[in-house]
Amino acid sequence: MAQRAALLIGGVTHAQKEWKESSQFASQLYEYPDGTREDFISKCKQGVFKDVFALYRSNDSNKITGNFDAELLDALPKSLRFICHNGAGYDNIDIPACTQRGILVSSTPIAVNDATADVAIFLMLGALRNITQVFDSVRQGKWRGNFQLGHDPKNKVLGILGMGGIGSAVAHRAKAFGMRIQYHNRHQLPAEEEDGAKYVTFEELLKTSDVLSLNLSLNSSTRHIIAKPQFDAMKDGVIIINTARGLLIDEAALVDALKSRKVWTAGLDVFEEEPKIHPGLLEADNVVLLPHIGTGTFETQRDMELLVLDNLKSAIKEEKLLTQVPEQKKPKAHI
Ligand SMILES: NC(=O)c1ccc[n+]([C@@H]2O[C@H](COP(=O)([O-])OP(=O)(O)OC[C@H]3O[C@@H](n4cnc5c(N)ncnc54)[C@H](O)[C@@H]3O)[C@@H](O)[C@H]2O)c1
Repeated sequence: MAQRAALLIGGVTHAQKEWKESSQFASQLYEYPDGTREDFISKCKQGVFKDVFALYRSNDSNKITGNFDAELLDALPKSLRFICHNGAGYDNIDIPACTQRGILVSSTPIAVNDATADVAIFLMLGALRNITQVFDSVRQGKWRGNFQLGHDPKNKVLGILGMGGIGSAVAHRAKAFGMRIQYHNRHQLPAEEEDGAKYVTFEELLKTSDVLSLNLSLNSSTRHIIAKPQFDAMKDGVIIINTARGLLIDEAALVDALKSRKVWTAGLDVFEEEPKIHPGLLEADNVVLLPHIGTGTFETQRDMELLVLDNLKSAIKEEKLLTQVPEQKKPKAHI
């Protein structure tokens, strides 16, 4: 068999042992723990990562290499066939350019579902109670401060935009709170996967949801899918939850909608220009903010690392990926 080396960009924290064990099937293990995009590209061009067949990268390691765009893909060793990415979102990888170069890409769906859905529910409950005001006042020694009554989730209509892995996990949890679930997806799910949720058009979802949770992926057609015209179409006093990607929402329009109380409150884990947050959001007391910690638990981080390493193993041993990104697979009716 030809030499098949593996390259780790950035680090592995919870599955170090399993990464080292990859030497049982990889001809060599390279590591590029830190550095700059220029240095990485230059090392690639010098042939430092000879025979690399599959590599491990992550959303975290993006700060080392920058986006996996056409420029970077051109510099990667010609032997590279697989990119095993740690992250459910992979908008920092140019998938069409990978496909054109014959490079297959995997991500980490499923492993992220529970932890991210938990954060969506945490944000939703926080937003329903407008919790930021009282969090601030109690710490400032003002007890309840300017406390105002919140809302129960029970009997509210939760609209889910993007009913994939995380969206379905949010729906499952929200049902336990007595919420009525409706969703919009590119295609309606088979009845057994809907679990009682109602499929509606995008316009209907905007018009009739009490709480709107964004759970769709970011791409050129979903960028700013929620902007001023969409806010205008929503119910007065709607609640917005975003654990997917910041660029799905026009943040300036959200700030205006929060100010006018068109949007009563919002709960956000993701932002347009992370780690920068729009000053209007930092000033608003009717928004719950988290610094993109959706998958931030020991258990989920380890599960994600193990899934990437399983993909790496399958790539090197069988030349196929376990969780290849859907854009590179034959279209499935419901994704
Ligand atoms: N906050 C975090 O830490 C965190 C963690 C994991 C994932 N994410 C983000 O959450 C997103 C969803 O993750 P997932 O694992 O559930 O992905 P998924 O691929 O399982 O689901 C995405 C769903 O969005 C739907 N969709 C795509 N375009 C749409 C459109 N224009 N209109 C309606 N629906 C559309 C797809 O059909 C799919 O059902 C990821 O893309 C990622 O960016 C964030």
